[in-house]
Amino acid sequence: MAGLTNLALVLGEPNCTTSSRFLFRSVYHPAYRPPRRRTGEKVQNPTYHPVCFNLLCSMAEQVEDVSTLPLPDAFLDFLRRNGLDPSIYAASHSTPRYIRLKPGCERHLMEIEAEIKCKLKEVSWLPYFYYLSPDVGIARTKAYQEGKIYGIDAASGAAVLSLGISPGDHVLDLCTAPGAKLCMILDLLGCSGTVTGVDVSRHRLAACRTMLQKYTLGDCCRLFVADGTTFSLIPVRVCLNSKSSAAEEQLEVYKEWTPRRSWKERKRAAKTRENGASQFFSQIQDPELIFYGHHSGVVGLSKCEVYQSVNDHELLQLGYDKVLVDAECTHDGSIRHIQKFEQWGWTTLQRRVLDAERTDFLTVLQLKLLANGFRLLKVGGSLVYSTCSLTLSQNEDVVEQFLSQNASAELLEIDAAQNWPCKSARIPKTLRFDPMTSSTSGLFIAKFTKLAV
Ligand SMILES: C[S@@+](CC[C@H](N)C(=O)[O-])C[C@H]1O[C@@H](n2cnc3c(N)ncnc32)[C@H](O)[C@@H]1O
Repeated sequence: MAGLTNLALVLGEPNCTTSSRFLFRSVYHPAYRPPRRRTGEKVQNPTYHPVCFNLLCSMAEQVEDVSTLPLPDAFLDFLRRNGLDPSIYAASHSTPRYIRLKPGCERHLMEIEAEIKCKLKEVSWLPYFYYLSPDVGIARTKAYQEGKIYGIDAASGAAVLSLGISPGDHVLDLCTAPGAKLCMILDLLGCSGTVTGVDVSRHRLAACRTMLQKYTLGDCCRLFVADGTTFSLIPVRVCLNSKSSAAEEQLEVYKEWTPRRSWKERKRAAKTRENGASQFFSQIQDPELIFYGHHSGVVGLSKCEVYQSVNDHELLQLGYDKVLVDAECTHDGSIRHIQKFEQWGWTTLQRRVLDAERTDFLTVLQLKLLANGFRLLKVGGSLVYSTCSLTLSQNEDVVEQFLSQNASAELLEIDAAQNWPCKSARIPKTLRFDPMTSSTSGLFIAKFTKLAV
């Protein structure tokens, strides 16, 4: 508390109030945005003298070191019920931040270090990953803006590596936004294969699209706003033969993607959204294509070809090579996420994390996402199911239920995990990254393959 009071004094605020915490955090973490003001609440805009910056950073670090979160009883109960240790939520300073260097940018490392004024330490167990000191902001750096580095937790990187992506793979990322794992998948694929990103949230997927464009990573990617529990479109490789026929038959085909849609196209898209399905899309449910790269396979195809679906039997051959189901969850494994409820209000946590109806809804959703992701996987392909929850109900219980309902599903050992700082979970072959021992955000990972039965 002493650190916080001193900091408040530097800021000209004698009382150590919640608002002073917001003030220093907005300096300390450049990416931090203060919560929206409630009506009538007065928040003054602080002005900072640049010389204070370093002092503020080091003081803020001290404050973070000594801070403990006043976790509400309901959350403590939730943790107890799930056998989780509450002390992990008081230890934000011990969970480092990570960045991934875009492959091919190794030669720029010294330049990047000079720009962020900090030596980057490599993560020994994860290629292209570096620890980032908590007081180093990257959002405004040239390296970040040019897409040479991006922020992604090391455990998330491990989930992507678990997929075992090979050049030429057709990958489905069923809950893709905001897209950190999608970026890494695209990085690993290079310029071969395709990635189909799906998310039910339009605004989150739009942010994901912006990120792909900024990092120039979207060449092999297409993005659909769609419900991952019913999404049914196959990878574009199976449409390639019909490419020329579409052109020959002079059907309306997808041209190069342009962020500026014509008035006619925007009107048609809005109408499609309004009606659920336009005449043109009447044969499909409601996936909306909001981005496609030059080599995503979409350019030159007719809409019927992109939106063709096949039956479950055909999917066994024509499905995706790799599927990632990074399912929506309570996010309780993300310490930083839980800490944000200090500002958002613990009642919001009650509603979003602890509410029994919400958690029941989530476990049903997770099972449905996993089942549909698996349906879209071809025989011999691999699927990774991950959540950033540490609870049994959203992880092991979902996996057990899924296995009991899918005879062709088999759990796979994650070979790459031998040197990872994770633990075996309750079910053999499944893994848990735990903030206390892994120095990463919490993550559960299970890998499956599809057998020919
Ligand atoms: C844990 S986040 C995914 C994080 C992402 N994979 C990444 O690495 O940045 C879960 C995502 O699932 C999405 N989601 C929730 N329900 C969904 C559904 N029924 N179908 C598809 N996406 C869904 C949410 O909008 C959210 O963006």
